[in-house]
Order: sequence, then structure tokens, then C-alpha cells
Amino acid sequence: MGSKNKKRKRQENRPTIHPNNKYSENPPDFAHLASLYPSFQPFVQFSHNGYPRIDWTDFNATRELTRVLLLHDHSLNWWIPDGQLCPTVPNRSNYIHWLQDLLSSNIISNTVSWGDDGKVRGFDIGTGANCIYPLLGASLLGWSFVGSDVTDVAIEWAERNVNSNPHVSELIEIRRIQSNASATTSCVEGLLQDEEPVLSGTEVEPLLDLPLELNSCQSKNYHRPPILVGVVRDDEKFDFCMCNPPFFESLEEAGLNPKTACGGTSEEMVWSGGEKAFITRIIEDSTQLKHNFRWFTSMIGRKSNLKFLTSKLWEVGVTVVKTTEFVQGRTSRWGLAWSFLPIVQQKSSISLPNKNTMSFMLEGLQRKDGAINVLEDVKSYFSLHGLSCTMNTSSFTVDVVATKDDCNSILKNEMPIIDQSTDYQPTETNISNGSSVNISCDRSGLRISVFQQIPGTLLVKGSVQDKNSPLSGAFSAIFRKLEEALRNKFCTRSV
Ligand SMILES: C[S@@+](CC[C@H](N)C(=O)[O-])C[C@H]1O[C@@H](n2cnc3c(N)ncnc32)[C@H](O)[C@@H]1O
Repeated sequence: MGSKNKKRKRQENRPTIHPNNKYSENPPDFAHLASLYPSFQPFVQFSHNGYPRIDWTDFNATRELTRVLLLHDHSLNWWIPDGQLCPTVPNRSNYIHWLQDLLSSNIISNTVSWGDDGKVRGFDIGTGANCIYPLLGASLLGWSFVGSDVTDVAIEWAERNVNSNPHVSELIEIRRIQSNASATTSCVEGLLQDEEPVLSGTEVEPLLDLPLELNSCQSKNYHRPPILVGVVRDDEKFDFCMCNPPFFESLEEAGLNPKTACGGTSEEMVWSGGEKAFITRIIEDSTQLKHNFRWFTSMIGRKSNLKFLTSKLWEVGVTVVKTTEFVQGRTSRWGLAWSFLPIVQQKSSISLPNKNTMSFMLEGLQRKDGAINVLEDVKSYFSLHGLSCTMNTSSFTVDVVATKDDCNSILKNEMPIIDQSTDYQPTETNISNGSSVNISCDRSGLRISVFQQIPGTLLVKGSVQDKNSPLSGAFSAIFRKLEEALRNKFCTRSV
């Protein structure tokens, strides 16, 4: 396959804008917006083939686009002063919709008492002058937020943006973080974020290297104000925290990534140690605040940091890690989420008896527990009952051959790795008396396959080899027992 084809294929396989995102089907239409908002008109030009476009290197153009999108599509009044980080609305909406998915996923326990009103409450770390996440979350989904920040300009403008929108202002609290150390960060206007514009049937500008005005701000004497510990009160409960962290390690590094005029001051863009250090600090804080948040989340700008941070999470004893990729235009970002709450023993997704394939997911596995460990346990599970089974480590399968008596023996007896509290319920269709199986024929095959999904998540599938096997029902019951045994071994963590 030629490299062009490979590239095309890779692009086709990339995740795209979240389906709930307002712009997934209807990208912003610059020409239409310009016809409605005269202040936007001067920023829209038409290319020779008639496509409307804006100059992505013009901060005023990107800011005006964000302003009209927030007004037109979200009824939000919004503004930021020159040089502050200007968010792209479709990109930021993707993060909100991913959080929505996480909260509705029931991966972690919902039984812990959390607030009495059942409303979703989030904490936006570093909300910025733009206050984009609380504004979007409140207007799209009615969520309430605390948005924190360290700089005077961010606090002042976040508050202005909240107060300009009385329909959501009750839902958003802006919280100033006091820096203990002397504020010695340097001030640079016009640092550019490595963030690419979205869009649409509209033309995307080529990426340009822009001159940076780094002034004389070479100080590395960054202050280290708190992030969550010391900011979140003991009695506060949040469904999630979110963060678009300062990505860059230094002003120099920030200067290497000029792509668009999205603004961004040093306080917004730079943290000594970059996003890796910033998110590591959130992880450390999360170990102290594990009972204050259901989910901790952060955006990540560099895929290379995802591995390091995921390992760090397993080290500190989280129960689950989730990752996602946010793609918009040619820009990718990653989402990282974790929790310390018990993961829910997911309802078995095993198909009904008589169906020949069944599956379940094992989530929240520790780093040391890979597909091979699970596969070995599958083999032991059956071998310990004296069943004939073959493990194939290339295809990650275990083939089991069982008779009616073998099945009865497994379903009647406790296995060394079976959880004692198994709640297997015999059904009238496949079980005749108590836990024994009414099986009329003799021998049949079951293949168990283990697939790696994302780090920490495996898919286990069972397929009955003979489509008409009368042991299908028994295999289904045994598969459920296997699921329980594996969950008890691999997915149970103390919190
Ligand atoms: C990349 S900006 C994100 C702004 C906005 N959330 C967005 O997505 O456009 C990072 C923000 O984190 C803030 N920040 C830096 N250190 C912080 C801390 N310790 N606690 C809270 N915010 C902090 C910066 O002032 C800046 O506003």
C-alpha cells in the first residue's frame, strides 16, 4: 500500500468529532454567521473557489469567531481581553460531551451518597479568562461548576463572562487560588497555543510560523500555587474535575509551536515541567481527595505523556483509567480520566442461553495484568476441573472441550478461583434442578478469546464451537462463572 493510501486510511480510522457535538453534522458556516453578525463580516474572506475563510493567524478574527459562535449557538455573551487564550468552541465541546459519556457510563459506583439534588457538579481547574468549560457545561447540560484560576486577569474576566450570562450565572462560581509563593511569572502576550482551528466546509488555513514576542521573560522562577488540595473544601463533592493544563515546559518550547493566533499568556501556557508535571500534581492531589470527586480528568496535549501518566495512576491505586482521543481538524488531544471509587461489577453482557457467542469486559486492570495473565487464568480455571484445554498464546485463545458431566461438575462445585459469593441463578430453560445442568449429549467445544482494548481494559469472548450444541446453555452459565472469577481476581481493588 502506498504511503498516501496508508495516510488516507489512518485518517479515515481516526476518531472524529463527538456525535453529540452541535458541530458534528453542522460545522460553523462563516458566510452565514457573517451575514447575521456585521462585526464578524470584516474577518471573512472568500477564496477563489468561493469558500468563506478567516485568517487563523489574526487573533481578532479567532476571538470574534468564538464570540459569535457562543452567541449564536449557545446564547452566551462572551469576551476576552487581547492576548488571552482564545478557545475554539467545537474543540472544547468535545471534552464536555466525553464527560457526559463518562458520567452516564455507570463504570463506577453510584451508590455512594453524593449531594442531595442529583445535579451534576464539576470543577474546572484553570478556567481561564475565557471560562469556556463552565459556560458550555452550564448552557448545554445545566451542570454547575467551580472554575478556579490563579491570575487576576483570568479571575476578573471569568467573572465578567459569568455575570454577562444571567441564565447560567447561578450555576458557576469562580474561585481565586492564592499563590503562596511570590508571583514571579513573566508576562508574555501573544504566545501561541498548539491548537488548530476546526472546521468545516470552510477552508482551513495552512499552518504558519509566527513571530513570537518573548520580550525579556526568561525567568524560570515559576510559582507553584495549589491546584486541588487546599482549594477544594473537605465537605465539597464533585462529579468530576476537568482541566486544560498549561502544556508547555518553557516559554521557548511554547515558541516552537506557533500554529494559530489563539493567544495565550505565559501563565496560561507554561508550567515548569509542562503538562506532565501539572497533571502529575493533579494525580497526587487526587489521592488525597479521592472521596471528593467521582472522576478526575484532564486533557493531554502530547500522546507521549499518556503512557507515563497512566502508569502513575496505577501506581497510586486508582480503580479505573479511561482515555480518549479528541480530534478536530488536524489537531489531536487526549482525555485521561480516573477514579478511586469501586468499579461496578458490570451486568453480565453474556448472551442468553442457546446463543453461541458471549462476551464481557474486564476494566480497571493493573498494569501488570495483561491479556496473557488473564488467558493463563482462563486455562487454570478449566484445567483445575480436569477439563481438556489448549492455550494458544499467538491467537490469545483457550480451547476447552467439555462433557455434560464436566459442565455439571463446574456448575455444582466451587472452584479454587471462583468467588464464594457467586450469584449464579439457574434458569428454567437450561437448568433442571438446583445448580446441575440438564444436558443430553456428550462432548462439545468452547473457545475463550482475550482481546486487549485500551490499557487496563480487556474483552473476553466465548464462542461455542458447535452451533447446535446442546451444551450451549451450560457453557453460557459456565462463562458467567468464569466472568465472576476473573472479575474477583483482576478487577477488585480496595479504595
Ligand atoms: C491552557 S489554560 C486553559 C484555559 C481554559 N480552561 C481553556 O481551556 O481555554 C490553563 C489555565 O490554568 C491556569 N492555572 C495555572 N496554574 C493554575 C493552578 N495552580 N490552579 C488553577 N489554575 C491554574 C492558568 O492561569 C490558565 O488560565
